[in-house]
Amino acid sequence: MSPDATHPETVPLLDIHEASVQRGERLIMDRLSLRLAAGQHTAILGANGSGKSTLIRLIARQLYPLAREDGPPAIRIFGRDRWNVTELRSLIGIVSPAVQGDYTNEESPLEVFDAVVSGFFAARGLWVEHEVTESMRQRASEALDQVQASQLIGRDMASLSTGEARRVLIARALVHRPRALLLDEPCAGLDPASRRRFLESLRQLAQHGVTLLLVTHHVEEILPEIDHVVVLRNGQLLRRGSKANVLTDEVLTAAFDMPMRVEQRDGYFHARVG
Ligand SMILES: Nc1ncnc2c1ncn2[C@@H]1O[C@H](COP(=O)(O)OP(=O)(O)OP(=O)(O)O)[C@@H](O)[C@H]1O
Repeated sequence: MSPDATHPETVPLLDIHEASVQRGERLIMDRLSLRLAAGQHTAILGANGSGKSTLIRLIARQLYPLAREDGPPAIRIFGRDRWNVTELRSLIGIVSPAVQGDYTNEESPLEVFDAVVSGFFAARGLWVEHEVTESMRQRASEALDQVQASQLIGRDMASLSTGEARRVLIARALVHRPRALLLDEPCAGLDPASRRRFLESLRQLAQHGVTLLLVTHHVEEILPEIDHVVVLRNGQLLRRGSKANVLTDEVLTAAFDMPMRVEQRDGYFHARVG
């Protein structure tokens, strides 16, 4: 099926229909169905091993669902079930700790601005065959500004703190003006103050037209702008809906297999064991 070119906003960002994933003998995703509307900021929450990375890898085309003979395609992104990965990456930017490790490798130095502008070529850094235009430079500068990381230009990626490197990689994803950003554990490795500052800069993006898909096991990281929450458990959908309906003691207790208490303060939710 092809996307509706005249009304792209009516085509779901993601439409998963009974997708199952098997690794070895195990079914690690079991007939998961999930639809995310275009423009719908969403948090994907779940305990360790609940299937969050499996879902990200399905979206990123790093993993494929089990084939089946009939019914609609198991996974459609912006209405299409076939994608060239480079094209898909320009529409959904993905930033994860795994990607970050690749860009901050000390053995292979990479300057911050080059890391961002090379996003246009889906490459790690610039090579002689890459023709960087003035508009690409301009866009890379704007993207660094958007995440308050312009002051890092000139630094080697390996010299940056975890939070700084993450901002640069978000800028790299933003050069394409993606419709969505998929952020996998975006606050991993950040101290509480850096975490709050980082979340505030994500709020700016969410308020300026970038749809956020935030994957986390921390309820505290769900931004006030995100009102749609999907909870996974054992490779299945446990619950989805508005924050008020999903972030409850009952749902989180089931999600984490432990009594949980949820509170709301300053637009954020907080969960504790108890
Ligand atoms: N290659 C594999 N072979 C066997 N089992 C796997 C494989 N990859 C993932 N799994 C299993 O699938 C389940 C879901 O894993 P997944 O990595 O998607 O969870 P997660 O929610 O991302 O967890 P975490 O929060 O710890 O990163 C886990 O039980 C995991 O052990």
